[in-house]
Amino acid sequence: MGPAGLLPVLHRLKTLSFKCTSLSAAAAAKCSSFQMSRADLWVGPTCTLLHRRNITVETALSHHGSELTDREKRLLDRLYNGLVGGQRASLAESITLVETQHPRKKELAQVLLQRVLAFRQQLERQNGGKPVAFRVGLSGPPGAGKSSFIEVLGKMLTGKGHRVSVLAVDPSSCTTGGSLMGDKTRMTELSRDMSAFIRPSPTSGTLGGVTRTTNESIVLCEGAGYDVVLVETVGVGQSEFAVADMVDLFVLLIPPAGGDELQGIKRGIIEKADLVVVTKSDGDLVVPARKIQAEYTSALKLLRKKSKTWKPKVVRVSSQTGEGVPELWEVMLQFRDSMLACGELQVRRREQQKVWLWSLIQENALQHFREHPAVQAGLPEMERRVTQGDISPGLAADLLLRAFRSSQ
Ligand SMILES: Nc1nc2c(ncn2[C@@H]2O[C@H](COP(=O)(O)OP(=O)(O)OP(=O)(O)O)[C@@H](O)[C@H]2O)c(=O)[nH]1
Repeated sequence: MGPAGLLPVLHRLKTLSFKCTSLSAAAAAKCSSFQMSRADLWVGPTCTLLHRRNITVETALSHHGSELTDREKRLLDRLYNGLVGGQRASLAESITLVETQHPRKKELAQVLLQRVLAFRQQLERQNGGKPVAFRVGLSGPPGAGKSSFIEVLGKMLTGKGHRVSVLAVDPSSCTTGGSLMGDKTRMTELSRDMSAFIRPSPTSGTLGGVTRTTNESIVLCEGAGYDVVLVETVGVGQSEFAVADMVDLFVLLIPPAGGDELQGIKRGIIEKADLVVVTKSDGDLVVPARKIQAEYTSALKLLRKKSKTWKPKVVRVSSQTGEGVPELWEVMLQFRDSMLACGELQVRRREQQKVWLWSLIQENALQHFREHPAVQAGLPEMERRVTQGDISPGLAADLLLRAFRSSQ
């Protein structure tokens, strides 16, 4: 097998194929001869072209499938059956498979994911087309009280009969190999709860890699029957923007402290927030918490609106006393219901899929370019001449791209 992921298959197929869950009527009519044996594996909207080339998701996956050894088939069947049966151990093992850097296992992960996606679509159809899970992103600076809050919210939700999964995106694990979030014991009670599943961030890889894994883990959690998926990140680097782009509701947690501690909170991320939660609103901290709540309420009025339907709210909670947590969940449900009713939530999910697709293309295409022999041969010389000021970066880029294209 060639380079990582689905790329080898896509190269063999000479084009990209992608899954289209919601074909327009026109596109569907155009593709009428294109229906596959499994209705849930439609491909469009460039389906005419793809059809001519006999390129479908099914072809791609059966290509993997035909190469599966008996052992691999047994592994995938065991994981799939365990996962859709709601077994935590199978979910954990499936996530390990999508986290792997091993090229062959990456392909197996894609086969598994495609099966789980088809299963999830089936569940969504049974659910009247509505999403089977509510995806909530939670971000905030270190020490904001995220894990304490998730513990309390998670316990309350499992008490109400929900199944809750918690996934972490930890940017520190990408750069230092250490972890801001993972080194201490977090959410001890929730981790013992049989209706909860907690997964720390992968301990290696780029943010792009961790994001991909988290996106794929969300699919697996939903397939395993978790109806609330919480994605947590610490407000460092770009990870909070990545999380905001993978959830239905994005929550920013702010501690009741002023000055320097809040300096790190980026304006851009406040714009992304659907809800701002001021934490630790208890004891002596109630007064500063109210002050922060008022400040953020005014600040949010000045910011660009993210949604036509929803006005971001600022609420106060205490994980220590539990005050405000049930009310906050009610606000979260109001958000979900109003966004679903007007269709914005579905649009947001579709847009997120596109953002995800393009970030994967970008990452893979750039890697392919960098690893290309013609580029590797010419790059040192081009870099040298650009840094010496002999040629412009624009011309050097053109030359390298030309070398890349001509040897394709
Ligand atoms: N008074 C009060 N303290 C709290 C509350 N929630 C959390 N804390 C304290 O705040 C500190 C940080 O809480 P965590 O929940 O670990 O915060 P975090 O955002 O997960 O922190 P990182 O794991 O570093 O990202 C701990 O000492 C908690 O005991 C609260 O509701 N009230």
